[in-house]
Amino acid sequence: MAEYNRVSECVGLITLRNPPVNALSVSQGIVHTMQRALSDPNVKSVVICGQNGIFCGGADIKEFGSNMTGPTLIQMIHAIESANKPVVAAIEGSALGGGLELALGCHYRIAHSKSRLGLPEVSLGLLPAAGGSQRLPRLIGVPAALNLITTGRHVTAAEALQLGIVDQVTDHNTVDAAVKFALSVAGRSLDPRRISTHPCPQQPDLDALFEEVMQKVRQSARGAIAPIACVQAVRAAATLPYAQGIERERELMATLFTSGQARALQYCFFAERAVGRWRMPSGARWDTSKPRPVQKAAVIGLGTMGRGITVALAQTGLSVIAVETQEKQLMEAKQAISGMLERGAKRRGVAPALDRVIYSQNIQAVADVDLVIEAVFEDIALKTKVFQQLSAACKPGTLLCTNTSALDVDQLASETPNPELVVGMHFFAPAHVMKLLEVVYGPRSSPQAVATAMQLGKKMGKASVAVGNCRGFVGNRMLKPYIEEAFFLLEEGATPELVDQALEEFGFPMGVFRMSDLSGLDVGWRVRKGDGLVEPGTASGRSARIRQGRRYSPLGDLLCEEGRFGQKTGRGWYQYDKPGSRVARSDPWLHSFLGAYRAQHGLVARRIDHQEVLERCLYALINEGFHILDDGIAAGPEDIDVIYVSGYGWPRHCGGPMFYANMVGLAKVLERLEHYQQLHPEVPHLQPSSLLRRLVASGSPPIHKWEEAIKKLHSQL
Ligand SMILES: CCC/C=C/C(=O)SCCNC(=O)CCNC(=O)[C@H](O)C(C)(C)COP(=O)([O-])OP(=O)([O-])OC[C@H]1O[C@@H](n2cnc3c(N)ncnc32)[C@H](O)[C@@H]1OP(=O)([O-])[O-]
Repeated sequence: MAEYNRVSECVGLITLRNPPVNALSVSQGIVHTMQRALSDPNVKSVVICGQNGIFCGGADIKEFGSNMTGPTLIQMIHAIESANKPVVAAIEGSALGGGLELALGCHYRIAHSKSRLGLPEVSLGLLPAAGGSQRLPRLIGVPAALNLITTGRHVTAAEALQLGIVDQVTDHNTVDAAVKFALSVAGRSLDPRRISTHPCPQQPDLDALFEEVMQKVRQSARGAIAPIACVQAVRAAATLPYAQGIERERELMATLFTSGQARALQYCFFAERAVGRWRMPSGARWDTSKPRPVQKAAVIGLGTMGRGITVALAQTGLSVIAVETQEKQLMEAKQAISGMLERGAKRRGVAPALDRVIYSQNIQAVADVDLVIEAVFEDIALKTKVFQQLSAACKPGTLLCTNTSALDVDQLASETPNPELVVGMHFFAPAHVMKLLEVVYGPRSSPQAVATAMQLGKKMGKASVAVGNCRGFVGNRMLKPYIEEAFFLLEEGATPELVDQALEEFGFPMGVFRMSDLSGLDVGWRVRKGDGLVEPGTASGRSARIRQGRRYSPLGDLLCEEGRFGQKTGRGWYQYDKPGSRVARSDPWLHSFLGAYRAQHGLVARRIDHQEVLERCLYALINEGFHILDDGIAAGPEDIDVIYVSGYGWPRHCGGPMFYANMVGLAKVLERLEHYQQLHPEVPHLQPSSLLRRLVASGSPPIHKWEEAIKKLHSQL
């Protein structure tokens, strides 16, 4: 897995070979090739590079389940650092995790200008435990090392040079530059180049710095343990001799390595890649469906969503026709989009893509685009009309996408002469920022249409997940029982504060009620009205809380009737200093309103604890996830988990709802659902899904075996 050659007569060239990213495997022959280079009297210096334009993507994450690779890596890196001939890392593509740690063990580092470097172990629930947490602070100082190690962010070669991580950046052939460099440093003293022998650069008031960073990390970690261990490891580098620091690094790593959080985060890493290998129930798949090229796109409707989508498309490098029929709104949108493009470009240090967007009031302007994303108001009649106009205006073969969060994609498709060209692209607001994209296919969507939308989503940097068409698709469909349970808990005695606190401690950035205040209570109210669920008035008693044959809580409707729409009106489940303000404060009015409501409906408040909040909200959501898998709306649990982690704030270190269910134990989830269902028989979403029952009956297979088990269970039906 490592190849050895002699080049320029006296340079030993070690090439890492382990496609696709030259991950460091325990069996790797680096030590062996290094020994060859060191024992060859003709070799004066050594260069380490990676094949296929990538230095090294780090330790092999796939091996983590079976082997602890840490000590082997540490020994290997130590052997490199203590070599008596200069070793130069030639960094192309990526040097990440163990890859960068390996480079830090080298005496010099030469990087290509397009390469990226980082210690992303924290995002896998780990820390840089091949000496990285001890060498990086010694090389670049404690504050910069803390930033890189606790965030896991990748830096460009230019930033790496500025920080002092690399010695030289080249625009040319990196291996050639490294060989030249290696020849120039042959024979020089290596002592000053052995990072582990340096003390950390002096830092005034170290205690205060660590306290401040720890506080910040605890706040943003939302319960994740790895960022905290990362701070502790860097503290060891700053305060202990190297040998003791390494020992501390090892101890901290040992606690992380086998943790559930590390397993969850590593699962997320692979799940995010797995969703790109989409497949449809028809048998169509990612590897047999060729996407169409998309160079020019159009966005119809320039409200909040349309503006964000336009920005995201332009930033991806596409030409965009942005259509809004009302002149005033078009002008406002143009100003807003230009502003977003300018701010985004400033952040990324590039020129704004203003001239990629052409604005028009006329839908005919879409005549020569390859793909249209319709983002008009959520009204089926309006969307149908727009789709009919688009079908007439576009050139043959143009893909028609609808950005809807709730409407029926199949119905829209059936209104066009070419339903195979129609898919849903469910973006999340703000669309140029949020990572998630649900690509919704109907029974008539062609595999090529799905492939094209998925490829465009990937280009836009979105976590794109292909899902079947149903009410709410995957994300919102699962959110419904979660929100309903939160409402029921209020009726039974909880407060918004209690429910939100439990969910935020679990790791959501916001609980149900703070989230509802942010997005606006009127949104759900409109949907419930559309569903015929809202009955104005003050009916009381149990029957007033049963609608369409199931338990219903009118609490949200009652707040809307009071004009309490959330942050935008300054009142909702909480109160705010003024409309638009973001700081939620407990509202005594709301508490007495809840008291009066319970009295009116004959409900007696009881004490509700965090565990019940979590079980009822989360297990109801997970249960819906099992229904979705059973219905074939999502191809596998990874699809659901990626949707929840990238779009709904599910804490990544808990892996997503389905992974979480697997961790908790399917039998336990089933038992708790049965328990709550018995207490609340009028709540259908607490009725355990038959798939969950069948999985438990078949011995609760681990999550990576669910798909196989589901197929088997379906074939037995
Ligand atoms: C113990 C001591 C301490 C050390 C700890 C570590 O080093 S922890 C590690 C710290 N390192 C990291 O966290 C870096 C993680 N990796 C990355 O960030 C990116 O993969 C990349 C930037 C290297 C390349 O991006 P890109 O968009 O060009 O490509 P892509 O992302 O699509 O990946 C292509 C394929 O390679 C696979 N694969 C990738 N890396 C690993 C790996 N380390 N292992 C195994 N497999 C890996 C990936 O699954 C995918 O497989 P698939 O789906 O085709 O079967």
